[in-house]
Amino acid sequence: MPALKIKDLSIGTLRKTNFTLQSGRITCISGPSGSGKSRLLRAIADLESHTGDIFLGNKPQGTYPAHKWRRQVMMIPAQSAWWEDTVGEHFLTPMPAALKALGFPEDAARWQVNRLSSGEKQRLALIRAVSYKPQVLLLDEPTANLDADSTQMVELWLTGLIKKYQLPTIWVAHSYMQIQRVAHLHLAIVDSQLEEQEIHL
Ligand SMILES: Nc1ncnc2c1ncn2[C@@H]1O[C@H](COP(=O)(O)OP(=O)(O)OP(=O)(O)O)[C@@H](O)[C@H]1O
Repeated sequence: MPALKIKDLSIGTLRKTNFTLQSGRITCISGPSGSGKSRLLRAIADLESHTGDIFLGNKPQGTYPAHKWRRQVMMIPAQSAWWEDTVGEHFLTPMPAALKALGFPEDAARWQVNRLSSGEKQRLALIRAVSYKPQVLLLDEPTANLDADSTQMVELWLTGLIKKYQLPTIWVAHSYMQIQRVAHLHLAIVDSQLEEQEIHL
């Protein structure tokens, strides 16, 4: 997959920032609550207006219709929205292997959405996003609602997928242990700027 380049991007309080998401590499972003991590992801996904330029390969964000950009540069928020009655109706293609990998029984695609726990919703939202075959993943605290076992399943599944399809990825994380497990690059928001941090101290 092509790299995603971010050039002079400003959004909210976050000052002009430049970085590149390389194919198959996970960039973890950390920072205090309210420092602008989610807004940065929303800007990259073209869900909020911003200044600066974003390129997928050599193509600028502005040359894509917003809905096409969002399908390729896919943001998965920590709290997901669901609109159909059953889980499977939200998937572009059936995802039996992914359901199994994330600990769901075979019939989970037929489950009613209104029965889902917050942890189930979070895992199923990841599967839904991947069913659209995105080129870039923007993961906003993908294990925020999960216990240790589910966190491990999600980390294994996501890291395998990112490597297999060479997806450039942002992974917002609060846990330093998780950053050590998954990150190739760690950027922290410090005083309204992104600063590169050591991953293994
Ligand atoms: N559309 C908006 N217009 C103005 N301010 C906003 C908007 N959306 C969010 N904010 C504010 O911008 C700041 C950053 O919000 P953001 O959700 O990006 O934080 P965050 O770093 O992801 O925090 P957390 O770790 O708590 O999720 C917050 O103070 C928030 O209230």
